[in-house]
Amino acid sequence: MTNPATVRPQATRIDGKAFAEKLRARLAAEIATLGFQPGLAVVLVGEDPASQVYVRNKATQTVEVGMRSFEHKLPASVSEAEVLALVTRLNADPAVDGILVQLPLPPHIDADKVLLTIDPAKDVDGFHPVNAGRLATGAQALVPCTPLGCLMLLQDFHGSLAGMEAVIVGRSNIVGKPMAQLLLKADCTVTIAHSRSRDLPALCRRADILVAAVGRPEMVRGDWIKPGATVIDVGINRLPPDEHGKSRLVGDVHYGEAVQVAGAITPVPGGVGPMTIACLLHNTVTAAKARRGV
Ligand SMILES: NC(=O)C1=CN([C@@H]2O[C@H](COP(=O)(O)OP(=O)(O)OC[C@H]3O[C@@H](n4cnc5c(N)ncnc54)[C@H](OP(=O)(O)O)[C@@H]3O)[C@@H](O)[C@H]2O)C=CC1
Ligand SMILES: Nc1nc(=O)c2c([nH]1)NC[C@@H]1CN(c3ccc(C(=O)N[C@@H](CCC(=O)O)C(=O)O)cc3)C=[N+]21
Ligand SMILES: [Mg+2]
Repeated sequence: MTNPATVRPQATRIDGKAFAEKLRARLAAEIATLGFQPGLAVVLVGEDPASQVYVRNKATQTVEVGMRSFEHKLPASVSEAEVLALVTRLNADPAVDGILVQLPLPPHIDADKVLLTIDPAKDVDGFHPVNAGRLATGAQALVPCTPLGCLMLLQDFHGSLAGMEAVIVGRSNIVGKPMAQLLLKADCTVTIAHSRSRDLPALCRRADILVAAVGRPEMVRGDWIKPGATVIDVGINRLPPDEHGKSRLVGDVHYGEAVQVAGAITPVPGGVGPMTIACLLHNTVTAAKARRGV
């Protein structure tokens, strides 16, 4: 017989897809009152199928909220100088309020050099060192979309995050580090773990808020999670096709185990991914208003 004391209700599923739809509806209503159309330029180098899907989704949703979308698709063989020249043109184009250069770039192109060329005022990814520095020092900044989306979900679910123990697994410049800055600003006690961390399961078990941004399918297991904790799964991993030829999308968290232990959890798909795109549109509106003095 099951001991009733050990039976926990399943975690609340945090619906990022639904939240993102509401955010896009709010943006559409705001854009309709602006009197101008914000413009987002997306640069895609090469033919990576996953990147093509994301870029298409971004363009569709950009137009749906009433903004202009400028897509620039370049062959993988394009030179670094040509990419830099395109970014320089977009910087000078008054119809362009936001510039996103899809990562990763082919190895012969220095991604840091490209990001440094983007006008920080149009850097809607928040990847330029000027925006990273502003975020770290508490100034007004364009904030990376994925961590911003995670923060919105957390604040919607919890209200204040003050005093909570947050553990982030992953220290990339695009997810882990800016996530840490945002949670610190929200008054969490923040730990960043990475591939050299000792006893990752024990570190994770301290977390009231656990953010997994590792890129390893289902790495975070149920017994790494403090009962009742909130789990944000940033990972997007496409598994190779199974015997039926179906390829499954999974996060960095073992959802089936985690949902038995956590208090709340974001699913993959339908969690953080849709929030990333909605926050990109949000940042484009923010950049447009700032540039145009609204
Ligand atoms: N939902 C969304 O919108 C987005 C999802 N993603 C997804 O999020 C995940 C992370 O992306 P990103 O930050 O760009 O990835 P990176 O590969 O840049 O960084 C991964 C981080 O995880 C750490 N790591 C790797 N292996 C381990 C391990 N075994 N134990 C502990 N830490 C480990 C690395 O440590 P170290 O620094 O020591 O190497 C690194 O800090 C990916 O699945 C990606 O697809 C990314 C962007 C947007
Ligand atoms: N300059 C740049 N900025 C980025 O923000 C950026 C990037 N490069 N390179 C790639 C990563 C990845 N990324 C995702 C965006 C949306 C989903 C998304 O919408 N996911 C859906 C569905 C995904 C699917 O079905 O394939 C979901 O999780 O529900 C996922 C991943 C942005 N990235
Ligand atoms: Mg992003």
